[in-house]
Formats: sequence, structure tokens, C-alpha cells
Amino acid sequence: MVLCPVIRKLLHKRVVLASASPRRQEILRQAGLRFEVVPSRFKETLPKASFPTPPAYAVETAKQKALEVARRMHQKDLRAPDVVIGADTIVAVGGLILEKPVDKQDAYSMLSRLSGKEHSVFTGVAIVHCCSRDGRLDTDVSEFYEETRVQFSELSEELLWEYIDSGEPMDKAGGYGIQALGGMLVEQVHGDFLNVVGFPLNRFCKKLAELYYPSGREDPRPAQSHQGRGGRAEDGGERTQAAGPEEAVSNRTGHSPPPFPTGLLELVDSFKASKALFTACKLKVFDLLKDGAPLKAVDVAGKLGTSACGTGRLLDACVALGFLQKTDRGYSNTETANLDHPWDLSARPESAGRDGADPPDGALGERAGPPNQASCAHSEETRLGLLRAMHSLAKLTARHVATAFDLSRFASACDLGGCTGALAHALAREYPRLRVTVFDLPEVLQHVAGFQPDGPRTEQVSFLPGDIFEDSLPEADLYVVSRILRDWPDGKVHELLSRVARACKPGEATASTSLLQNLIFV
Ligand SMILES: Cc1cn([C@@H]2O[C@H](COP(=O)(O)OP(=O)(O)OP(=O)(O)O)[C@@H](O)[C@H]2O)c(=O)[nH]c1=O
Repeated sequence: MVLCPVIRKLLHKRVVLASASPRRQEILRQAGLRFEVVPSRFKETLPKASFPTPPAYAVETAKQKALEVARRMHQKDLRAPDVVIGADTIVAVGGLILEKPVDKQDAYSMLSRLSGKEHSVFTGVAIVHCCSRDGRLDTDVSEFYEETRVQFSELSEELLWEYIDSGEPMDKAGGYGIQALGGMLVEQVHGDFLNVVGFPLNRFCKKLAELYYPSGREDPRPAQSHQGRGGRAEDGGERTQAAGPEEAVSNRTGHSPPPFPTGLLELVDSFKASKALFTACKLKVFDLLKDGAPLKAVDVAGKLGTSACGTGRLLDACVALGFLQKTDRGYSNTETANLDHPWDLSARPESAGRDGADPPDGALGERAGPPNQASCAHSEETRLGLLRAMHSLAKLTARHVATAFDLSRFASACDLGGCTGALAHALAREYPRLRVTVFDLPEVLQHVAGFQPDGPRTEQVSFLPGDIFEDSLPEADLYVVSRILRDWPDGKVHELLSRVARACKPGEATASTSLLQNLIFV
């Protein structure tokens, strides 16, 4: 099983996670899945005694959670998502099923039951493929569960109450969170750790592989639709599928169908995703939702002066992209959306300048034709926008760049075109002995005071105005050329690197970094 292609199978589908559990959302998001979150309203009150085993209860609950969301979405829009994923995690000890504690006393009795013993954590998962046809909803449910055995230490009363008072147990099955403080209560884990946390990712990918590559081969063609076939896979059961329509034709004619254009579709998808992001940035959706209470689509639309329907679709797209989260109370920013972002740059790709497109004349101080007053004001505004964007982008990556190399042998560095000094400060923080000179155009450096690096400013960093093509490069043991080479045609790159090579003394280095490459030329 190759994980990425399996997850990719879902990238072109509208996927909904029917769960409010932040852990599940995080696990699936980290795996690269794009989905909306619509928490299920299914009440977890199935009669436990009527199930032959604890996992049978978890699987049924997971299925009911997913089906409730599929039905609700279908009823609301007459359009169900393609796939709804539901999950339910329970702890089983001595034949008892433990779910989330209702209060502290309940948490206490659960945890004291687990103390010094081994218990099982089961997560049931249901993958529901949906299809709305003639106003009717067809569903096809695949389900499975995973078991992980967890051995607890003996817990003293004091430890128990201290843990309960931390508040951590309350929204977690069995009253503990293995991924946080609760990890201290655990002696041994046998099985999938993520299953305990709330979602068995490994088994889920295997299940997807079973569903989408039924013959066991990772076929690059699109999987046949599972929609509306009414089939049902039991845990561990093999889902055998008849050849899809394409395969049937190819068997008859002896011609293989053309290769599936995965790359092309991904490109189209990325374009759509970027468009959604840029539009949300332009409308200042993330600014609106920052730090505030969640807002419904119609309220966002009211504040932005946009249509409720279009806004709803845009917000849902942002949820799928992981920038917003959606609950019954409305939409709110995820941590990613609250980060200090290169939004300006993304919102104005047409003026991306040094970070991709051709720079607008004079945007960052490059020589342009004789300026008039209006163009000066415009280019100043453009320059500030670009500086903000580059600063945010550099801050996101600076520490990673600074630690990608061992630069401890250098005493001085010069960051050519180092802009607001975000990378220079990160270098200074990582290498307390290193003095860093940021060398950039005077019209860029005049704005430096307005940009705060991550952490305090340091005297290790200094700024020197100059033109990397015209002026002598400051002396340094190390020249850093980060995110600037790609702005220039080959001839200019050659010229710049030759200037750097001439300025270098033997044993010195140039570190050239971009988002995609980290090279050191010695
Ligand atoms: C044992 C354990 C459980 N959990 C959480 O316990 C909840 C189980 O409850 P659920 O009913 O399956 O899910 P929910 O949170 O009510 O969400 P929903 O899917 O909407 O029902 C889920 O959150 C899990 O992560 C942890 O975070 N860490 C652990 O070590």
C-alpha cells in the first residue's frame, strides 16, 4: 500500500468528517485528506447489551453518526457529499464499555477501573459513499474497527484527582487522553497509537486501498463508483468488485484506456484551491473570523456584503482546505488561518514580484522608468505589500532554513537581498556567535523598522543598504542567497553568483535557499 495515492483517491471527492473530535480532524488533515467537518447529531445511546461485542457497538455507532450526517446534508441541499466518514472510540475493560465521562466522579470511577490493568481501545469507523439520485439518497457503507491494548500503571488517589482536575478526561473515551497528560498513566501500548487517540489511520488507508484498488494493484485509473450499490463490507471482509465500465470495454477491444491524468487534475484542483484562498483573503474572511465568536455563513455574507449562497460555498471550500472549521455555531479560523500569513502576496498574485511572477516595475526597488507621483505612491504601496508578504513567508520558514545547515563554523554572514531581516534574525538566534549583515536596496531597508522578527531584535544583525549588482558586497564568511535567484534570468543569476564567488575567500560558502531547494555552494 502506498499511502499517498490512496488518500489522493479522495481528493476529487467531497468528503465530510462526521465528527467533532479535534483529534480525528488533526489526524486526517495531517494525512493530507481534504474534508469538511460536519459533527454528527446522532445520540450515542444504542443499547450496549444488544451487541455481541464492544467493537460491534463502536462500529454501529460510527455508522449511525455518518449516516445521520449524510441524511441531514441530503435533506438540506438535496445534495449529499460523496463520502462521509464516521468514527467512534470506546474503551473496553472487563466486559464494560466506557465512553466519555459525564462528570468528574464518572471520570474517577473509569480511571480507577483502568488503574494497574490492561484494557482495549476500539475505534469503529464507517466510510459511507453517498449518491443523491432523483431526490433519493443511496448509501454504501464500509466499516471496520481497530483494537489497541493499553496497559495502565497503578494510579494513586492523588494522581487520579490531579489528572481529573486538569480537565483533560472530560471529552475523551475512558476518561484519558494518551496523546497528552494521560500518556503519563500508560505503561505499554500494543497496537496502533492513533487508534487510541481517535482514528486508526493505518487501517483506514488499507480499507481505502481495498475499496479503490480492489484487485490489489494500485491502478492509476479512477476507481469505479461505489455509490448506490447498497453493498456492505463487514470487518475484515474482502470487498470483491466486478470490473468497472472502463475495464469491461478495454477487455472487449483489447485497447487500454488512456492513462488517468492525475497530475493534470491535481493541477486543476490546486488552482481551484488557490482561487478559494485568494478570494477569502481578498474579502478578508480570516480577518473577520480572527479571535471572534464563530459566525454563520449568512452573517459573514452580511458583514462582507456578499451573497449568502456564494459565501457559504467559499467558507465550505476553506473548511475543506483546512483554513476554517465549521461547527453548529458557525465558521471559525483554524490555527493555520490565524498564523501570520503571506496573505498579501497570495491575495495579489498578479503583483507577486520577487516571489514568482515578474516583478512590477520598481516593486521592491528594482530600477524602473522615470516615476511620476501617482506611480510612486502606487509602487510604494505595492512595495510595502510585497515586503509584508515576504516577511510573513520568511518568518514561516526562517527557522527551518537556518537549521537546515550546520553553519556553526561561520563567524559572519551576509544575507543578500535579505529584505526585512526575518531570516537573518533566525540565523542569529540559531548561531549566537554569528554576525549577520542584511544587504538590500535602500528603498527596501527604509521600511525595516516596521517589521518585527520572531523574537527580539539582536545586535548580531545589521542592515546595509546597497545594490547586489552594482555595489561591492560586504565582507563575510558566508553569503546567503535566499529566494532571490529565481527572480532573475540566467544571465543575471550567473552575474550575481560570479560576484559572490569573487567576494568569497577560500573556505567560504554561499547558502542558496528557496522553498524547494536548499543548496550550499562552497
Ligand atoms: C482513549 C482516548 C480517546 N480520545 C478521544 O475520545 C473521544 C471519543 O469519543 P467519540 O464519541 O468517539 O468522539 P467525539 O469526541 O464525541 O466526537 P464525535 O465523532 O463527534 O462523536 C474522541 O474525541 C477521541 O479523540 C482521545 O483524545 N485520547 C485518548 O487516549
